[in-house]
Amino acid sequence: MNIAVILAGGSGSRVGGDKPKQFLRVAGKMIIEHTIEAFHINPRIDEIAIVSREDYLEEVKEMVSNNGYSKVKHVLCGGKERYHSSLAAISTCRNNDDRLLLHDCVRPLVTQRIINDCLDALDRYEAVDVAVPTTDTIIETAPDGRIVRIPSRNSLRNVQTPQGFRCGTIRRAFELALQDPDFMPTDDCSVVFRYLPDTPIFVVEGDPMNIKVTYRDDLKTVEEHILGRTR
Ligand SMILES: Nc1ccn([C@@H]2O[C@H](COP(=O)(O)OP(=O)(O)OP(=O)(O)O)[C@@H](O)[C@H]2O)c(=O)n1
Ligand SMILES: C[C@](O)(CO)[C@H](O)COP(=O)(O)O
Repeated sequence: MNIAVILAGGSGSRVGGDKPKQFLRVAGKMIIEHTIEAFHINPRIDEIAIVSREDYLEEVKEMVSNNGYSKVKHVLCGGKERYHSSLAAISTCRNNDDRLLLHDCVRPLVTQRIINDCLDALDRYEAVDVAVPTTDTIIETAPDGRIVRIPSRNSLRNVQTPQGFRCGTIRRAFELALQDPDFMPTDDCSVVFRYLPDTPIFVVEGDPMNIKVTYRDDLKTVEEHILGRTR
């Protein structure tokens, strides 16, 4: 079974506005609707789970019903940190062989090519990331602001989502991670990377347009891209 998980539990303080950014309207629909549709229209996706903020659960359920998103089988309550929201979805997975694609709700421009490449890679790997080559030079700084390292750009990648896993693998990685008092991941692949170091993680080529809506101007970029696609 191929299950897409839409992580929609954040607040998006940098975008501002009276609603979390995933509920803002762009090109006629809420960002969360564009994102769900990317997975809903893919014939290889069997089920979708949405992880929402508690105060938006009813709105999400109503939106799912109004749109007839029949693949959505779970609308779950997320947690304080992103990884709490990932865990809420992982804990509903019944079969260790199921494939989970964990995706940021605020990446509505994810492509069918990326989704399909992740599913294909999960035939061969237990964990799959999505990334694009870094175009800026990246520096590492010390607390006093001085540069301490300039890694070679050739091997650096910017990480996107979805990130795919066999359910048993990501569950085991989280079980180990939760025993670590310093555990504070910013994505799901880093949980496997750190706590199951013998598990290879394959990297699928991402897309520069698969942006994470972070700032207000990103809404314009998403709108122009969606309108350009439908013209
Ligand atoms: N506890 C959380 C935090 C985040 N997310 C999800 O992770 C992505 C990013 O969330 P958000 O915190 O809103 O994005 P940031 O850009 O990090 O927001 P901010 O501007 O507040 O830093 C979104 O798909 C969001 O719904 C989640 O499911 N549960
Ligand atoms: C998972 C992610 O999109 C990879 O780049 C990113 O780490 C999510 O960060 P956020 O601050 O939770 O949006």
